[in-house]
Amino acid sequence: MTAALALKRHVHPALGRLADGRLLRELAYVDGRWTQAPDAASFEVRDPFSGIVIAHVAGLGADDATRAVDAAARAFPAWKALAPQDRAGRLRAWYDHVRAAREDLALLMTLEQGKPLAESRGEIDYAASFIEWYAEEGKRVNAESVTSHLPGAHMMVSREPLGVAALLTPWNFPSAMLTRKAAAALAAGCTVVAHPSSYTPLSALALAELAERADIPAGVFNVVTGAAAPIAARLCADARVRAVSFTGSTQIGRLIAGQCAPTVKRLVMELGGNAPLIVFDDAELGKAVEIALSAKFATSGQDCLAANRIYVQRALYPAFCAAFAERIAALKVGGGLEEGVEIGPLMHERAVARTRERIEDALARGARRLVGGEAAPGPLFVMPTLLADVPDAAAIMQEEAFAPVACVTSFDTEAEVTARANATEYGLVAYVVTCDNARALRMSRALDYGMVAINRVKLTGAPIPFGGVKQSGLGREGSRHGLEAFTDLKYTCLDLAS
Ligand SMILES: NC(=O)c1ccc[n+]([C@@H]2O[C@H](COP(=O)([O-])OP(=O)(O)OC[C@H]3O[C@@H](n4cnc5c(N)ncnc54)[C@H](O)[C@@H]3O)[C@@H](O)[C@H]2O)c1
Ligand SMILES: N[C@@H](CC=O)C(=O)O
Repeated sequence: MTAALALKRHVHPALGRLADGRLLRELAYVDGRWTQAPDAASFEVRDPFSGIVIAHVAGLGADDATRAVDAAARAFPAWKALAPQDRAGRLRAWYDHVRAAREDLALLMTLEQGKPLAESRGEIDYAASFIEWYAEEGKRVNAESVTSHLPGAHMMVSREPLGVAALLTPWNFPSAMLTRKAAAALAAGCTVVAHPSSYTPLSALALAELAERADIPAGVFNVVTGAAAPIAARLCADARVRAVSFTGSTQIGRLIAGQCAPTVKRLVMELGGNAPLIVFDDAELGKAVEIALSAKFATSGQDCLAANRIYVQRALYPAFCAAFAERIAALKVGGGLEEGVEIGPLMHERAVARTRERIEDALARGARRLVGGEAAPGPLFVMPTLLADVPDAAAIMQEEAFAPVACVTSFDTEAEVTARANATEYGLVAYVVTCDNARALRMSRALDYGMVAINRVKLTGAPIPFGGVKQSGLGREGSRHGLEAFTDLKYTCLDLAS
C-alpha cells in the first residue's frame, strides 16, 4: 500500500500537515522491499491522545523475521567489505535526510507516542546525532598492537564486525533508541534486523524510508513490524544473529537474555532505571526544584532516566515540597500538538491502571498527595502528581513509576541517603544537587550507578557511554564503546620465517 493511499484512508486531521506523505509507511522493510505479511495481517497504531487510528501496519510473524535475517546475512559480506569511508558516506547521507525531514518525523512521533512536539523535535535531533557521530567514528575502529612474546612471530589484532545484529527498540524514544543502536552497528560493518515497539512503529519505518533514500543497500537495514514476543524469540534463537541489543524493561531483558543463551550472543541491554535524585540542604532551592521538575517530568515521566525517588535533606524538605508542588501544579497537560503542552498521555491503559494502583499503595502506606488527582483530559492521562513522605517500601519507590508521579522523602545524613539510594537492583543514573564539590565527588564515587549527574539533568549525547550497572543493563551505547559492542577482536599470529 502506498503512503498516498494510506493518507486517504486514515482520517487523523494532523496527517495532512506532513510535507512528505511518503514518510508515513505502513509496510515492513525487508531486503530493500516494502513488505506485507503473507496473510496481509496488520495492526492499528493509535494516537494515544485522541484514540484516532493513524495507520494499519503490517503484522509480520516469526517466519518473516527469519526471512529478514536471511536478507541481512546475505548482505553482510558486501557491507563488511566496504571501506569504512564508504559506509560513512551512506550514514552521512542518512543523517542529512533525517535532518531535512525533522519536522515530519517529529509530527509522526508525537502522533504515535503522544509526547509534546517540542520534545519530539528534540528527540529527532538526538536521533540524528548518533548517525552523524557513528559516520565519523566508524572510520576509527582501531585495535591495539601486541609486542610478540614468541620468537619469529608477528602479532596483529583487528576489530571485525559481528555479523547480523537484532535491535529491539521501545516506544518511549522510538527514533533515538533505534539510531543509537543501528548507526553503531552499521558503522561497525554489521547488518541489522530491527523490531520497533508495536505502539510506535511509524518512526522506525520513516527512518527506513530515509535509509533507502540514502542508498543503504538492500538487506543491510531491515525493519520487521508485528507482535514482539514471537519475532524477538525467533531472532534470539537464530544462530546467524550474533548480537541482540534491547532497550526496555528489566523483566523483558531477562527473558531475552535467556532466549539468547543457547546461541551465546553478544548482548547489549538498556533496561530499567529507578533513579534517585538527592538534594542536600546546601543546595539553592530554586535550582534544585528546576532540576527535580525536569528530571522527573520529561517524556511525561516515561523515561528510563526519570528521577523516581527524590530524597531531600530534612532542613530543606518543607520548603522544597512547597516550591516543587507549585511548579508541578502549573504544568500544562494535553495533546502533544497543542502549543505549550508539557505533559502528554501515557502509552497504554495498563500503564494508567498500574500508576493508579501505585499511588493508592503509597497513600495507604502513609504518603501525602500534595498535587494530583484532578480530572484528566483523556483516558490515557495521569495528572502530574506529587507524593510526599513516601516510604522506601512503597511499590512506586521499588519499581519505575514510568508516569508523571513524583515521590519525595526526607533524609538526615550522607551515609544514610547513599545506602537508601543504592538499595535497589537498578543502577542506571543518579542525580545529586549540592554546592559542596567535595561531597559531590564523594557521592559520585559512592553511588552504584553507571551515570551520575551533579547539579544538572541533561547528561546524554552521542559522545558519552550510556548505560547502567547491576540489573539496569549490559554494555554501553553511544561513544566508541557503543561501536565496539558490535565487533569482536580478531588476533592473527604470523610466522615470520614462512
Ligand atoms: N529503558 C527504557 O527506555 C524503557 C522503554 C520502554 C519501557 N521500559 C520499561 O517498561 C515498563 C513499562 O512499559 P511496558 O508496560 O510497555 O513494558 P513491557 O515490558 O511490556 O514492554 C517494554 C518493551 O519491551 C518490548 N517487549 C515486550 N514483550 C517482549 C518480548 N516478549 N520480547 C521482546 N520484546 C518485548 C515491547 O515492545 C516494549 O518496547 C517500565 O517499567 C519501564 O521500565 C523501559
Ligand atoms: N532518555 C534516555 C532513553 C531512555 O528512556 C536517553 O536519553 O537516552
